[in-house]
Amino acid sequence: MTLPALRFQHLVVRYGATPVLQDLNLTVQAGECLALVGLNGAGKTSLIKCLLDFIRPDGGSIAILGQPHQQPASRAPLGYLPESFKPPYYLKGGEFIRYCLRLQGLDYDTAAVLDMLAALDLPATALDQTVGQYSKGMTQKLGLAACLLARKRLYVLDEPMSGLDPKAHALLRRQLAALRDQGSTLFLTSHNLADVELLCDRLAILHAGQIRFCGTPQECRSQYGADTLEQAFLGCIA
Ligand SMILES: Nc1ncnc2c1ncn2[C@@H]1O[C@H](COP(=O)(O)OP(=O)(O)OP(=O)(O)O)[C@@H](O)[C@H]1O
Repeated sequence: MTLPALRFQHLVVRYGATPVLQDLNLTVQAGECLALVGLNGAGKTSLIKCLLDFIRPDGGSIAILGQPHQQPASRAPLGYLPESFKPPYYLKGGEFIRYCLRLQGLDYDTAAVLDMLAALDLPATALDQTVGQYSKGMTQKLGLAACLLARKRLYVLDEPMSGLDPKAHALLRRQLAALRDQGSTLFLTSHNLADVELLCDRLAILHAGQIRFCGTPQECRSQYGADTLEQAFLGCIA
């Protein structure tokens, strides 16, 4: 039997006395693309920070491909793009990608890097430009390029479309679909339900500290008697 890529069981997270996640359960199957959806402040980034061991949960457990998430080795197959990606401003784009690849024990393959930049519509000249001079969207594309070049089994992407123009947005969706088709698992957060509909096998709706719904977009519409995913989402959190 294939191990789930991620399993959150009875997860509890509090900031001080304020509960954010309360007995949350969620399984991400290997090879699927699952979007975590929820209102601002629902706790999506907090859940991802727990997964990466940036914050300690107050209860429950997380397994990455069957391994407890607190073991650093469990995170080796995982590529991560944070919600607010801020590379060191003084590095050039190429230096940053080289640095990220070296951290993963990978060589800098010029052809693969140029292909990835083209796939995300980031000009090759950005490799020689200091990151501090990048626009917001260029910075996001650099983070995505460095993350996706690591060729991981599992990607955790916190609002990957953030700041992208419509062309880059469409290109990234295509890139993520290709990764999924090649067998990678994608766990992403998104506020864009059109992306969820086009890209994701399933969505999980996080509300009031728990997963209120988890299933396919079609199941979501049908469960809430809605014509659109947006209506279904609103029905779910009502
Ligand atoms: N370090 C912190 N200390 C105290 N409260 C925090 C901290 N980080 C997040 N929170 C609170 O936890 C809740 C969940 O925040 P989180 O960033 O996880 O939400 P989110 O679903 O990712 O939101 P968004 O869609 O706006 O990015 C919010 O109420 C937020 O104010």
